[in-house]
Amino acid sequence: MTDEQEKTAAEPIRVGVLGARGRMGLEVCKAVDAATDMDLVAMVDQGDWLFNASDAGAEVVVDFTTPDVVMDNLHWCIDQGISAVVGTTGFTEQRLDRVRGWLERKPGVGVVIAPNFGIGAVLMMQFAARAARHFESVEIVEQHHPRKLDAPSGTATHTARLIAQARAEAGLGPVPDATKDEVAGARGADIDGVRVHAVRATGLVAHQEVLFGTVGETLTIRHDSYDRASFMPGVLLAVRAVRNRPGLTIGLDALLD
Ligand SMILES: NC(=O)C1=CN([C@@H]2O[C@H](COP(=O)(O)OP(=O)(O)OC[C@H]3O[C@@H](n4cnc5c(N)ncnc54)[C@H](O)[C@@H]3O)[C@@H](O)[C@H]2O)C=CC1
Ligand SMILES: O=C(O)C1=N[C@H](C(=O)O)C[C@H](O)C1
Repeated sequence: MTDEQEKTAAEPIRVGVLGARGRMGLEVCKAVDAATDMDLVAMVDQGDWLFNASDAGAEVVVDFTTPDVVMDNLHWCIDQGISAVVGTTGFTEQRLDRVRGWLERKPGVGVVIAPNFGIGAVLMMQFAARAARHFESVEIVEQHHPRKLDAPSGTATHTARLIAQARAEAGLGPVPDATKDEVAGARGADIDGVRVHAVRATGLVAHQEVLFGTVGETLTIRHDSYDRASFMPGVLLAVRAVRNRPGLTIGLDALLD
């Protein structure tokens, strides 16, 4: 066992939470606090000083903030040599490339960015990617609480990209659709050729259906998060893994294998 491995085995991981007063942040603070192998050393929200996290000796920062601040937070963490677990949405390919660039200059730092930390949601995306090449039609319906700031969800966008990639690899053409949009938006957003519909309603938390169709049959793959506690096993898994995964990891898939 190396010195670093011994340290990892013996000492609790010092964790800071950004967005600590938000819906997810509060849940993460609770989960980290309850984990015997972690110490919650900093809770940072809007208006607080990011240096609270480094001053407190955070080794891993968990970010559940907003798409407009997450890049600055992440750049700061990487500069400070702090590994990060990020659930905040809004990561385009361009943003991911910028993160890779920052990480090149800090080779020891790990970052895990996951569009969804729910284990069931990760499996739903994997099943959807697997089914994609067998069906000529596919649409995604995501459903969330009405205080969600972005649409479509990060999960739906990621799922659409996975499906589009699987369809391209299988040589499938465009999804058949003769409909002319009489009202803008009636057919949802188009993400890499996959239609995505976003529903917002009080009472919902986070839900997604992927509907596949081919001649004579349909297949619906559905996932429901009824409580934000559903994301915590995935968040804690990433916190435990991130320091041993230098560079950028996207999604939880590699951590679950
Ligand atoms: N990957 C996943 O599994 C999940 C991702 N999310 C995503 O996480 C993000 C947060 O979601 P919620 O907790 O529902 O939102 P929220 O609005 O309840 O929480 C965001 C928090 O970030 C704080 N904040 C804003 N700017 C900040 C800054 N510069 N530094 C520190 N804190 C700052 C806000 O004051 C607020 O307390 C969203 O992008 C959402 O889509 C949400 C659930 C699961
Ligand atoms: O804002 C949310 O609530 C959620 N955001 C993530 C997303 O946009 O996919 C994950 C989950 O759907 C909950």
